[in-house]
Amino acid sequence: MNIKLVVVGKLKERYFKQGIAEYAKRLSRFCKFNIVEVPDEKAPESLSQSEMDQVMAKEGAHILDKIKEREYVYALAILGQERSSEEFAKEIADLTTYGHSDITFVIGGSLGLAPEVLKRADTQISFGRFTLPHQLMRLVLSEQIYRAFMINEGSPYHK
Ligand SMILES: C[S@@+](CC[C@H](N)C(=O)[O-])C[C@H]1O[C@@H](n2cnc3c(N)ncnc32)[C@H](O)[C@@H]1O
Repeated sequence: MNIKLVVVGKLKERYFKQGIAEYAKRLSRFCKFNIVEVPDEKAPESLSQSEMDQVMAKEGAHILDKIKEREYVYALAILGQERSSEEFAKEIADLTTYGHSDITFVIGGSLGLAPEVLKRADTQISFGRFTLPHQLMRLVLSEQIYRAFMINEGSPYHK
């Protein structure tokens, strides 16, 4: 199985890099785990709504360039659907059973994801109503993907 994260912006902090590298290493037992970064557009605080829409649209176009038709896409969105870790693990197992071997997760930039990206997504997933910084979201998502594989394996990692 191929799991890809398409994310806006670069990882800057060393502690995030180390955390994600750890989960990427653990995940290598279960899947090909790949992170694709697309550039973030400059978004000063003074932008008008239409300028913000343009920033999101540009980032969205870069994101969509990285997604192939066969990929099953999760958009990470605060207003998406919440799941438990167990429900998420079952979803991943079901996707595999039904022949989806390419699963992609998309994390937006500071302004969020463009409507075009949300439209392309097969589903929207929320980690609750808190707004998490995109770098931290990447780490939390990596851990939850790892947790899903551990749940599906029946490992005591998930209690
Ligand atoms: C700093 S947040 C963007 C905040 C923006 N105001 C919004 O509403 O999307 C950056 C990205 O992290 C992801 N994200 C942050 N918190 C999230 C949450 N609680 N659930 C799902 N995704 C989240 C989303 O992909 C979001 O586009």
